[in-house]
Amino acid sequence: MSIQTVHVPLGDRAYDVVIGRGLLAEAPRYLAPHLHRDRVAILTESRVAALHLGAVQAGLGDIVSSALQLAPGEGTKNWAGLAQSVEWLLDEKVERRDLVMALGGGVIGDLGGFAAAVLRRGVRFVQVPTSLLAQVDSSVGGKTGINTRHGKNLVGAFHQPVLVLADIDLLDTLPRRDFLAGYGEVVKYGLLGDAAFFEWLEANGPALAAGDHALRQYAVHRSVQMKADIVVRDETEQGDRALLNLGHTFCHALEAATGYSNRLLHGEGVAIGCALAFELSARMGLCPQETPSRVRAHLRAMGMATDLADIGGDLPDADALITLMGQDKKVQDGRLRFILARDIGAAFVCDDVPGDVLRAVLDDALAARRD
Ligand SMILES: NC(=O)c1ccc[n+]([C@@H]2O[C@H](COP(=O)([O-])OP(=O)(O)OC[C@H]3O[C@@H](n4cnc5c(N)ncnc54)[C@H](O)[C@@H]3O)[C@@H](O)[C@H]2O)c1
Ligand SMILES: O=C(O)C(=O)C[C@@H](O)[C@H](O)[C@H](O)COP(=O)(O)O
Ligand SMILES: [Zn+2]
Repeated sequence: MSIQTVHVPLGDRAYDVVIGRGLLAEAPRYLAPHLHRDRVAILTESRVAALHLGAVQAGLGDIVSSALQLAPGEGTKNWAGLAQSVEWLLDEKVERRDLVMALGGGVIGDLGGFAAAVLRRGVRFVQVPTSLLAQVDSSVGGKTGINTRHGKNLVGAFHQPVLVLADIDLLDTLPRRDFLAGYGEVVKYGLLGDAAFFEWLEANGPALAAGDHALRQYAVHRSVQMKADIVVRDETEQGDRALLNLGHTFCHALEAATGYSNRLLHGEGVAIGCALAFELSARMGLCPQETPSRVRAHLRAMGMATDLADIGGDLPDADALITLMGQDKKVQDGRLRFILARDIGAAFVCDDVPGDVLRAVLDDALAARRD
């Protein structure tokens, strides 16, 4: 499959998402229009660096690069990780017209993008997403930020990259657990707005996960195209962009409850959150009663977590989870808002979810952990 480009037309913040194999060997060609001098500061983490930093730096040819290797994992996406990144960029004397490269999964993309956003009040950055999740979702759309003790992504900025290079070959080294977590966000696109894509995933998901490059590229391209279309309509989430948050009110509360740890990866929380959002939709009589089972069946067929019962260790009770949801950025006038669905591919924003139905969905899901 040849190289594909999704253009994100955001006026003076427009950029291309380039998707394909072997892209990093060609990096100077893609970077050239964005360079004022032949220099790039790379923010990455040690796991990705051990596998790919050498090849990335070699591929840069005459472009001089230096790199900061942060600790891998969600635990780095916080104030300390931000301070470390920004101080290093200042040590490196990165100037306003220079380019920062975020080389890694969603953690590095979100953190590196935010560091670039606040450095000297805004330096341009390029996303080089190395995980499936980052290629289909986090590298596109300009949401950058960090977690705080109050919750997920609560401090951040909209800061669009100037370029995204999604090299499909990088996914070959991704551990299966991380690949499937990223697949949670891929399924989300089908569920929120494209029933035909969900059907395609039901048919092709297993081969895609097994390593088929053409199928992977199709899924990345379709996801990025869907995300770009939504972001262009509503860059700063005043309305429609919230659809991309399907499953996330549940997910973010669960990530907070599990301490942003290996117990629950973001994409795993998204898959469980999507299943719960469809359950809630069915209980409110908004979508057919059999739809939540179909959603779960596909996730199960892929070997993914679908229920609270799949999360190891203790979880807080329903009331405590609902309290955690109170910090969600979609909250308006103190009311929770959820992304619910009338069917697969037909999501919408709902601000009148009855508290007792929400509590019942969570109580039942928590009770199933004890069975
Ligand atoms: N900004 C957005 O729009 C957006 C969208 C979705 C998710 N996110 C954020 O993204 C983060 C999750 O991203 P993630 O799942 O990529 O997590 P991650 O960055 O922690 O990467 C997942 C794991 O895969 C490893 N890894 C990454 N690329 C690899 C490769 N090519 N080969 C081998 N190992 C590799 C990492 O070391 C890590 O252990 C969360 O913080 C989430 O909130 C942001
Ligand atoms: O890009 C968006 O908009 C999304 O909601 C994509 C989500 O997958 C992503 O996890 C995002 O970071 C969540 O946004 P938040 O505003 O709820 O923190
Ligand atoms: Zn997400």
